[in-house]
Amino acid sequence: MTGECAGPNAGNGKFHLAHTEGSADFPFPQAHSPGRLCYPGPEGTFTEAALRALPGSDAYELVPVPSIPATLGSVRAREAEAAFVPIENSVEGGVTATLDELAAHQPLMIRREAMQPLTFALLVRDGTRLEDVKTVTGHPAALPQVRGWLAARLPHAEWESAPSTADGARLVQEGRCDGAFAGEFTASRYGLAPAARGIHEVANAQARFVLVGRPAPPAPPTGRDKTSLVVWLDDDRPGALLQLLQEFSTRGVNIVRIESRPTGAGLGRYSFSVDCEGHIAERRVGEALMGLKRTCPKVRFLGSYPQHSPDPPDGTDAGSASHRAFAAASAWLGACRAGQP
Ligand SMILES: O=C(O)C(=O)Cc1ccccc1
Repeated sequence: MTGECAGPNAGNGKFHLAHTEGSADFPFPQAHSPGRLCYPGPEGTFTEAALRALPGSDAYELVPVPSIPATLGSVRAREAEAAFVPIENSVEGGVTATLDELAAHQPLMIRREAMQPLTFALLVRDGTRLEDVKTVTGHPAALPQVRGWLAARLPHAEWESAPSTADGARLVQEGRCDGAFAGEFTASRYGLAPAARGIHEVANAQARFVLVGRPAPPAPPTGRDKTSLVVWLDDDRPGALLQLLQEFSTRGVNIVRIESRPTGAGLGRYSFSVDCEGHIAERRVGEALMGLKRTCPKVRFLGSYPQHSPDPPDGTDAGSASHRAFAAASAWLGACRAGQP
């Protein structure tokens, strides 16, 4: 199956909807044996937990790398088949290091997304009582989830940010901090024990992660897909953002995330990181992308991949309803063209 592709990664303008070599779960051509999936470390983070939960990841060597840019860089350098990185969380929004790295340098493509619940435990050294905890640490993304609990239970504790939840646990292990907010699963890896569990301000808070590889044909549409893009606007043209939105809305394509990021070219210069429902192989998504390509100075296609969300009961989701409406309108147009209005 082939289709038209308007994105800059389209090569000759055609893409083939077939799996490349490798397993159906991870269609990455493997330069290493076993294949390598890298992630921002250290071990014991939410990121590692989400990666281990991803079906098929157990066939790969999972390699912790010091930072998000270095993780994505190792895929560009062919040191790993793919990278698994956080891209947003429902409490704090986008992970800017990931958004900016995907927008810059050589193109990469998202192959899959995954979610991980963000519920925290307070991890302490064995024998530490809650009233002994004077200093606490964690990844900055933990703070909005634990702030209320801290105010109620440890109002005088001092907070110190750590690069990751696992780095926080290590600070506690080394005796440099009394308590770390991390996943409960982190405790055993650092010889710690949970002094409190299930800490969260917002129920159902989640982090979203993406599996990213070098450019390759997207997996075939599943009927519940997502497409990610970065779009640069002509900042001096009034209505440029409205036009971007209209490329989607007039075709009934639902935007599920849009975030502006500074381009670095000066104040007021932004790119937009966009996720929409649908697959580039679908006509209306392809047409929306073509519309953007015609009217915007630069568009980067970041991939079409299956949506993580569990299937809703048949026919109840807005995505498939608008898909059916577009298909019906398209059939009607065909009939008009055939002289059978
Ligand atoms: O620090 C961690 O455990 C990470 O994996 C980074 C992170 C933290 C919070 C949400 C998503 C990712």
